[in-house]
Amino acid sequence: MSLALGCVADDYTGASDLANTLTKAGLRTIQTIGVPEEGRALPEADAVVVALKSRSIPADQAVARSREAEAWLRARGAAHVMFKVCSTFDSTDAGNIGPVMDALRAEAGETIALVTPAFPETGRSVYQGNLFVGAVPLNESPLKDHPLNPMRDANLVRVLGRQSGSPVGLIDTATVARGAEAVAARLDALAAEGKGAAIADAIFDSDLEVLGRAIIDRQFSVGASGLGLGLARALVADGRGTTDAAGAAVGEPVGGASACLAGSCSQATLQQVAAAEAIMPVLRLDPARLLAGDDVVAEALAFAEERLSSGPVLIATSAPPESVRALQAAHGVDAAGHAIEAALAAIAEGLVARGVRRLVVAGGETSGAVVDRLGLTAFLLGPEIAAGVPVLRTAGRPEPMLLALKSGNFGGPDFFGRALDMMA
Ligand SMILES: Nc1ncnc2c1ncn2[C@@H]1O[C@H](COP(=O)(O)OP(=O)(O)O)[C@@H](O)[C@H]1O
Ligand SMILES: O=C(O)[C@H](O)C(=O)COP(=O)(O)O
Repeated sequence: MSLALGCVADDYTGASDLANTLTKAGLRTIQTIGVPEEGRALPEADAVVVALKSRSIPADQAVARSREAEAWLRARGAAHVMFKVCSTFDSTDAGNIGPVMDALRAEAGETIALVTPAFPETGRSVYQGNLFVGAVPLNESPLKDHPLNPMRDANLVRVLGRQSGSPVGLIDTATVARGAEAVAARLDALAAEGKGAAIADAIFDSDLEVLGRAIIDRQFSVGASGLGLGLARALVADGRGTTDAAGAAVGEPVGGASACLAGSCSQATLQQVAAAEAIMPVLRLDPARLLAGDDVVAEALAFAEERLSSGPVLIATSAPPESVRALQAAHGVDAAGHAIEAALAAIAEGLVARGVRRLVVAGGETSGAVVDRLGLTAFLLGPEIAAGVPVLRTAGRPEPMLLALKSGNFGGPDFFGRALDMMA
C-alpha cells in the first residue's frame, strides 16, 4: 500500500464524513477503526482515514493514540497526514486539538501547521479567524449547548491558542484570494515569527482548493472535510488519485433487519428523531432511569424484539439542552455521557444478536461506543446519504453489515428514513 494521503480522525462520524469527501473527490478511501493489527490485509487505497475515539478523552491519551496512527500511515507511504477535527472545532480548553496538533506537527518535522475547519457544503466557514455555522458565529449556534464541549468562543485563533503550546496566527481571506503561493508565503512568514499554527480563512470550496494546493507538498495539516476536499483535489490534479472512486458501491445487498440509534442531542438530531415517529416505532429512553440503575437496555431490546420483524425501529436518548443540563447536574457530564454511550452500545449489540444488519447511529461519541462494542475494524465507502454522511459497509466481518454513522449536526429532518431506504 502506498498512500497518497493519510488522515487521523478524532471521532468515527467525522472519519466517515471525511472518507466520504475524499471518495467523492476521486481518492479510493477506506476507513479503519483504530490502527489495523499488524499484517491485517486491507483493500488497495489512495487514502486511509484512521478513526479514533479521541475527541473527548484525556489529552495525553489522545496524543499517544494519534501518534500511533500517524506512524502507521507514514509507514504506508503517506507523505501528507491531515488531523481531522470537527467542522465546529468541538473541543475544550483542555484540548485535544491543540495538544494533538503540536505532537503530530513535531512528528512530521514541520514548524507550523495550517488549520481550518471550514466545510462550506455544511455551512461551516471561517472569516478573520472566526468560525460561522450558517449565518451565525459558532458561539451563537446550537453548538453552544453541546453536551460535552459547548462552544462559546467563535474566534479560533483564541480557541486554539488556549489549547496549543505555540502561538497561533491567521491567514486571512485576502491572502487566500491571492492564491496558493501567497498562502505558502504567509505560512512561512508566520513560522519565522514563531507561530506553530495558522488558522486559515475559507468561505467557498475554491478557497479550500487554494489551501490544498498551498500545503499538499508539506507533511501535516489540521482540518475538517473541507480541507480534505482541497487536499484531494490537489492530489487528483497531480495524477495521484483514482477518478472512478466517487460513490463507490457497497457490493451485494445486505439482508437482515434494520434499526436506528440516536445519542446525539444536536438540534438536527432532535428534529430527525421527531420526524422518524411518522415512519417507524420510536422508543425514547429515560436516561435518569438508566442512571438510577433500571434495566433500560433490556426494556429497549424487548421493545425492538416485538417490532423488528415488521420493520425498523428507532431507540433514542436524545433530549433538548435543558434536559441534558439537568441530568448532568445530577450525575456529572462525563458519568452521564459515558453511561448513556455504554447503554446504547449494549443495545446495539443486542440488536445485532437479534438479526439487525443495517444500523444507523446518530452521534459521534455514540457511534464510537457502538462500533467498538460491535468490534468493527474497517469500512468501505458507499453512496452519500446526506452531506457528510455515507453508507458504510463493514470490511473484515464474516457477515457484512451496512451502517450510517451520522455526525450530530448533519442531515435533514428525513435523514433516518433516507438512510434506511439507501441501505435497503
Ligand atoms: N438525554 C441525554 N442527557 C445527557 N447526555 C446525553 C443524553 N443523550 C445522550 N447524551 C450524551 O451526549 C453525548 C452526545 O455526543 P455525540 O454522540 O458525539 O453526539 P454529537 O454528534 O451530536 O456530538 C454523548 O456522550 C451521549 O452519551
Ligand atoms: O462536523 C464534522 O466535521 C464531522 O462530521 C464531525 O466531526 C462530527 O462530530 P459529531 O460529534 O458527530 O458532531
